[in-house]
Amino acid sequence: MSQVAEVIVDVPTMQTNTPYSYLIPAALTTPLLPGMRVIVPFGNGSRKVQGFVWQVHEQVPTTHELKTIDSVMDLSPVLNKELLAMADWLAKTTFAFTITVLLTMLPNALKAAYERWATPNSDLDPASKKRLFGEQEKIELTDKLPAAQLNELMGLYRKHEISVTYEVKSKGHVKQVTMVKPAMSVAELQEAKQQLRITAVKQADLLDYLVTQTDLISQPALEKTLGITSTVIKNAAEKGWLTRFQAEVYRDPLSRAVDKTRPLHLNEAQQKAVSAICAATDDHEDTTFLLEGVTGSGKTEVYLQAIANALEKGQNALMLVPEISLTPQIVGRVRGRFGKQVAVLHSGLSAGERFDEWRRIDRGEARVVVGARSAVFAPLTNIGIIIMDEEHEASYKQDDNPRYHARDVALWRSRYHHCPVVLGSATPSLESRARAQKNRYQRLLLPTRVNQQALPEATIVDMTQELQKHAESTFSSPLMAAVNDRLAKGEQTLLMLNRRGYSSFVMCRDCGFVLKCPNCDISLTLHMDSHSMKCHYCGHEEPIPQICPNCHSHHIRYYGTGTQKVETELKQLLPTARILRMDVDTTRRKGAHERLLRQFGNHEADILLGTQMIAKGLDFPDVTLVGVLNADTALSLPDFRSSERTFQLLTQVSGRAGRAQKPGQVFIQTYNPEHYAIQLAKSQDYERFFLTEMKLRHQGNYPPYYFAVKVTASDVEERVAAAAIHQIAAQLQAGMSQSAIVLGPTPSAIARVNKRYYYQLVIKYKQEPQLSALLFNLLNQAQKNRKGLQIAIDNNPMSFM
Ligand SMILES: Nc1ncnc2c1ncn2[C@@H]1O[C@H](COP(=O)(O)OP(=O)(O)OP(=O)(O)O)[C@@H](O)[C@H]1O
Ligand SMILES: [Zn+2]
Ligand SMILES: [Zn+2]
Repeated sequence: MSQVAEVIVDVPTMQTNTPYSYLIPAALTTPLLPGMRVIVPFGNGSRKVQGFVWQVHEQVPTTHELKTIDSVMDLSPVLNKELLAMADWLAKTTFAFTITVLLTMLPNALKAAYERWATPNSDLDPASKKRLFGEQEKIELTDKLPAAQLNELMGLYRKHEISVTYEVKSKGHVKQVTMVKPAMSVAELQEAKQQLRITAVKQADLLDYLVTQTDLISQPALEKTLGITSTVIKNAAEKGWLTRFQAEVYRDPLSRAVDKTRPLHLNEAQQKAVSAICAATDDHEDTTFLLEGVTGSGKTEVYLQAIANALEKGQNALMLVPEISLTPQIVGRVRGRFGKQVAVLHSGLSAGERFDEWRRIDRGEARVVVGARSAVFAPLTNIGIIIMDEEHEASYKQDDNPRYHARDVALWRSRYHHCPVVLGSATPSLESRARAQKNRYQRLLLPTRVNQQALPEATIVDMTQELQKHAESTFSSPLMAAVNDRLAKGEQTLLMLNRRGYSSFVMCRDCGFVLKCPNCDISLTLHMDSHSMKCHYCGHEEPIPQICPNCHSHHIRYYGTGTQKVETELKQLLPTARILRMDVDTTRRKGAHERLLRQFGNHEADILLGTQMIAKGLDFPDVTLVGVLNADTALSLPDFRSSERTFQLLTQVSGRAGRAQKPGQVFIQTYNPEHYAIQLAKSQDYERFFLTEMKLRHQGNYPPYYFAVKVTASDVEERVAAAAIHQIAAQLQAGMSQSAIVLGPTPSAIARVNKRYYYQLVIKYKQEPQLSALLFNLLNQAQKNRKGLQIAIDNNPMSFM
């Protein structure tokens, strides 16, 4: 009896969590294993798609005929047993399709590239054939072909005069290089040298080199070392002196060398934390630790020593950091300690670099993985410790399918590997802190700074009063006085402009017209560098208007304060100060972020002006002043987490000041000086914030007291989206208990994005055993019913907006 493979196929419009059955070709020489990629025929006709083998079993009699697997793309599985089990769990808990989860776990290089090729049929007239195909047997159908040619080909396809076939290719390319090694014995090589003409200097050099060669060397490196051309090496190969062969090399994303560091002598609190974590690693306990340490308390050193312990015990380590490209300092520290054993995974890598780092992990060559959100899927085996730095960061949650939180995946892996997880933060998320309260997590405290200094002293500046004193300025007088003081002392300043929920836009002073995106319900943002107006949601771009499109007035004004505008103002106020600006515009190019931080670290600037990206992780000893230009832009967002976000951001950025010998100072400019999030950030009182906020969450029936699910329906037609969400609301309500609370349905905060209308509802509940099945039902229905309508389900959403 033949074998059958259950395959999860990659067909975007036909998603289901049920695998399809395929016969395994008898001619297959290596066994087919779960986790291998295959190419299978799908649907009618010649369509080929990529799929992942989910299970293999003996054929059972069926009524319908099974198709056969076309070909196998891998010699060994790209997804191991753990990752397959994880995919199954993740699909169920995030209401995603298994294929979406599998594709999220793998580097892009392992995803399929689909190609369409046209071949002439026998009844295609020779003239057309010659014109369209020339001497070629087939041509690839891409959007690069001229539209007229493409149209003609599609017409012929409909008349069956040409055929179209699909090919599936793996995108990943292994980088190869030519290596050189001696092919003769020392005596033979020396003999060859004797035979040389006296003028053949280069050849003599090469023979000398080959006689003493110990390590393998690549041909380009050899040419460079000896200053010879490739012809010399080619001739040498022909004479049989050396052989050349292809070897695989890794693209190294970390071009800069990092200084080696040694473990620091720990203080008492650090020592206690490290001991507890190491004991859990050694005893194979899946304990979750919440490492709560004030800013500058030396959490990183705790992580590094816990990782070192795992490595000593022969185990591997996974360390997650938020948006790694934003925290090059952290990566440098891990590499400084563990060198080449470290692999780095983040979105700033090219596809090739990412693929190579992934393979180094897969082959067990890298034993420490540092990476952003998706690194939680690294194919690391035998994990002895998992660390999640800045565990409260929103970027750990993916806001697209599958809508997973890296923390949940980390906890799942900890149970799988029987190893501890360390969640570290100066401002833990309310969820994690609440779990520690209930002893589900074990709390570890680093209550003081390593330098024995107090946390920086913070001053709240009431901007409503400042406005009355002097005309519109981004900078209050106390903050300016402090900046001037630092300039005089040669110390450094960080200035943060909070951009969340905020943008610079264009408004007509005569009629109040605001330029909006034609595709989305949101105003366009002014970008001075490209001299254009851009939509941050769909990418729409248009010129800056000179006259009002509505009333033709010339009184167009720019509102809001972008970093560029602040920089200009700052330069006018402080003509001698050296200012670096860090925002999306100045960090777009690869490595730009790192370069700016290096310049600042080298004292090439006095002031670093930036967006939220300067709030986290930076550790510069000479920064003694932090200024927050606008503390409250996030407070005005209608969301249950807005206070938490504001408190976290202010505490984090304040913590950048006074981290070494000199004391730090912080100024927080705000229009809400009495707000508890701002007051408690001033005193850096996390405990009081936690208790205050928990009380409010309790009163409002919000997480962590309630679970929440957000359901969104979107369609190009507004009434379709609205009707769908109302129907969903009715359907869910019928299946849930009385105690569940439904917010909405309402239009989403941004009701139209990219020409689609969004409607949503949020369910808050304590216990609803039926809910999961109800939601999956919705998803499957939506899949079947309408092409345009999309349903998105966000379990434990980061915001209700
Ligand atoms: N035991 C120690 N002895 C001396 N210096 C230390 C020790 N532990 C940490 N440090 C130093 O103290 C500084 C602050 O540590 P680190 O950056 O790890 O703090 P953190 O808790 O991660 O802070 P944040 O949350 O603000 O990023 C670093 O420069 C680090 O090298
Ligand atoms: Zn106008
Ligand atoms: Zn738009």
